[in-house]
Amino acid sequence: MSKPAALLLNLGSPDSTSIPDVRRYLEEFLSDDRVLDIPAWKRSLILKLFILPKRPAESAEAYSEVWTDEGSPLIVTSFEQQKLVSEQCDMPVYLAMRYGNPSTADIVKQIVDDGVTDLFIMPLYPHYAMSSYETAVVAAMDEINKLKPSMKTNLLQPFYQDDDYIEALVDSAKPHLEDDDDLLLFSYHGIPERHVQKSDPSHAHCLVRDDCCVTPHPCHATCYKHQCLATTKAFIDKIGIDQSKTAISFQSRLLRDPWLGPYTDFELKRFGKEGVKKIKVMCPAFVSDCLETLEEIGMRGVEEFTSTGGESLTLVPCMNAHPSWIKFLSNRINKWEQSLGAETKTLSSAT
Ligand SMILES: C=CC1=C(C)c2cc3[nH]c(cc4nc(cc5[nH]c(cc1n2)c(C)c5CCC(=O)O)C(CCC(=O)O)=C4C)c(C)c3C=C
Ligand SMILES: [Fe+2]
Ligand SMILES: [Fe+2]
Repeated sequence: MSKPAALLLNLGSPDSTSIPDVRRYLEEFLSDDRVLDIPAWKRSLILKLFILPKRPAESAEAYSEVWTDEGSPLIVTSFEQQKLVSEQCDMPVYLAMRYGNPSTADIVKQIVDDGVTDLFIMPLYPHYAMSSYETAVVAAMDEINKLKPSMKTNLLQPFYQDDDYIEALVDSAKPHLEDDDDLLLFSYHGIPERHVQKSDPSHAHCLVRDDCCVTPHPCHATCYKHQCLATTKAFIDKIGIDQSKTAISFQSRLLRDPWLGPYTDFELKRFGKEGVKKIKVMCPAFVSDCLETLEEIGMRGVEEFTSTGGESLTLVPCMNAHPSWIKFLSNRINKWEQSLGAETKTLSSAT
């Protein structure tokens, strides 16, 4: 007897804003070799010498600016998404985080103990990056392979230009956009340029050719930059705003390597200086508001923009619990369930 289920995966937050909890979370996060992809000895040296002495206290302060009575915004919203999606599906929908809690290891164990036979793994990232989508999938598969290698799995692909996703993004953002906005900025989480090159299986296209992200190429299946540009274009086309009143940038860089640019903090200061007065910022790399949207853009970004002459910066909320986004997720699960039914019918008619 088959028992299908879906598993939503997101990044995770510290358990609290205490410095020890934030340190534990950062250590787990930055020990991931798909995030800090350098030799293990160098990674632990950098963590010990440069990151863990100061960053936990700084990040703890930032987290306490956005923390809610129920906990981290990312975790609270993810549980709300899980509940709403479950209500629209006939199968259990689980939720796990890559770092922190509820941990991927604990939830996969629960899935196995519950007797699930077929699992739809759903990384809640529209774009492919080794530090987000890939590491979430690998961690879940590692646990499945350890505990129940016979489990059948399917995987939600990066949905960066899927029509239904773009529609959900437009539905959730549109009420926050106004005719007198001077600029709509699409600020994506950045990644080191090295990650983009590593994820290009040809190693001869991404960031090698100047036009790499706009020239059709098979490597776009795993090119974060291409996928961010594609989301932006699809959103602009769908909503019908003037492209000259939009811009794109990348935020949240860490350490000194070159990251994808232009950098959001530099751009916000530049826009202020160049006379842009009213700006809206949306962050499509995140499906749920989190530290990086609420604090980095909604607080620090406002200071950056207004420090050079900008007048108002407003963060456009992520899709969070928007009905169109919940429908996107539940539709994917229900379609997958139908395909399982069709598979069973085909098999039984063949025997
Ligand atoms: C090398 C460092 C990092 C890479 C690469 C990276 C990629 C990446 N991250 C997200 C999504 C999120 N990141 C979040 C927080 C966060 N990210 C990094 C570092 C890298 N991320 C750090 C150190 C932190 C922790 C906070 C801090 O100290 O600044 C979050 C928010 C978590 C929360 O609790 O709210 C998200 C979400 C993506 C999608 C991505 C690659 C595309
Ligand atoms: Fe990050
Ligand atoms: Fe590219």
